[in-house]
Amino acid sequence: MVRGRISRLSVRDVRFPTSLGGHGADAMVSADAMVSADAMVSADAMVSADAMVSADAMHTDPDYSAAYVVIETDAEDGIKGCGITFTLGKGTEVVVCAVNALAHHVLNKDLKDIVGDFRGFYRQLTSDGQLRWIGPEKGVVHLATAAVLNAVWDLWAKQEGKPVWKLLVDMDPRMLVSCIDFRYITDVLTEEDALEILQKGQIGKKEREKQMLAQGYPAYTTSCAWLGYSDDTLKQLCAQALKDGWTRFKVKVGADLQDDMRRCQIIRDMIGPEKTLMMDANQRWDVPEAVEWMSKLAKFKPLWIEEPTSPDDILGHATISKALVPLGIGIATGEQCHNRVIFKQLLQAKALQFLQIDSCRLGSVNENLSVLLMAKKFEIPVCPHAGGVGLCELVQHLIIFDYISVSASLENRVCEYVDHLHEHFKYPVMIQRASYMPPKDPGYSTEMKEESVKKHQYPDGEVWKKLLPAQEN
Ligand SMILES: C[C@H](O)[C@@H](O)[C@@H](O)[C@H](O)C(=O)O
Ligand SMILES: [Mg+2]
Repeated sequence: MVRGRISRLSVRDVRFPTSLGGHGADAMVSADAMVSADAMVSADAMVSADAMVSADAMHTDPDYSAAYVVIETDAEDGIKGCGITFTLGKGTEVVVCAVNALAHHVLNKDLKDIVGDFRGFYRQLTSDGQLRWIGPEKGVVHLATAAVLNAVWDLWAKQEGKPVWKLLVDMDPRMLVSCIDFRYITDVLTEEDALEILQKGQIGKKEREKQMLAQGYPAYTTSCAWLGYSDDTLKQLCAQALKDGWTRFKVKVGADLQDDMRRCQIIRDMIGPEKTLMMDANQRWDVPEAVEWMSKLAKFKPLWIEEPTSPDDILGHATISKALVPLGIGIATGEQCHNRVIFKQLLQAKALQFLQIDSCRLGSVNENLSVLLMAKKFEIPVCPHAGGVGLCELVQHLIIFDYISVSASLENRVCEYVDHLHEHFKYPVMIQRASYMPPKDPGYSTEMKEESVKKHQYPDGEVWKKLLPAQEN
């Protein structure tokens, strides 16, 4: 039973100095240096010899960060809801401001009333008469919406004593549909369509849940082949990943064609012709350039090219897709897709073959539900974006639900995994045999260890106090 009135909302700016080791850069990440932020602070030589950051990289120096929201209620159970949205360091303070600007919509509300009319509540947050001008449903204000709503879902699931995926799986289809705002998407998905999909999804649900609990959801790794790795590091990481049972690998491309050719050859030689290779260009190319470049990389048989161009260029993606699908290469995109409307158009325009939802860019579970259902209608596989800080923790819930209750298929489906910063979460992801094992703890796996939050709070946490004076010099 849901209970309590939201009595407090706090939001903190939590940053991990991942840029010190090049972690997460589209240019370079050293897995040798995949040490905790604490270790990085004390290690002077933390940037490995092969840590070269290309000037061409899109995200050269990410400090994986989060606006971390905690909501409390006046109920006696003391249960708190935790929510995050993901950022790259600078600008987290802007998201924090936006969360504070939204807070009045949440404070003093009964949780029962929020979840009893979740569509209405979503609409209220996303359609604030003044704040929507700095969106609507995109950019900073939408990231803030995600953080707040992620906290509400965590609170709800904790009160129900279930992980979010299980809360969703057990929820009546009508209730699920009542969480979704269908505004702007009824030309492709009506409430009736959604209900029909979810009702069909009830068939065989029990078996699929059992299967997930036993085998987990298949994952791929992005940790081996960031740009800027020396060939030796690439080989070493690849060998280790193969030993650990990984069968799907993503490589960053796009800075230098000759370099890409060499690295793709190495990785293909290492993994063999059967294992899956994906490529990620992080928005680097213009449309004709994307086609030309990928035609040259086609011989390495990538399953997809991710973010070949601007994430806003729907028709550009369609053009690239038309040129590359005959070569056996699909287009994947979504980590910077603003909202369900853009996803709708990407689907309508046949601009993508793999849809990458993101748990912190879209408006939480509510908006992701609508995208999962649209993808099902178009029969496009969903392969979530994860990594960063906390993205794996959250998105596993959505994709496990998708398999059990919506898609009922694992064909061509795989969820991203990146191996860092999990140690800062109270309920970190569990990977077994290269698969996400369904979380068992109640909630959305969003809760961070208080000690980690305190240490990494920006700019006053211990980690940043040590780093900032050094950086100013
Ligand atoms: C800046 C980030 O680390 C990105 O490079 C990352 O999200 C990447 O696009 C991915 O697909 O994992
Ligand atoms: Mg990517």
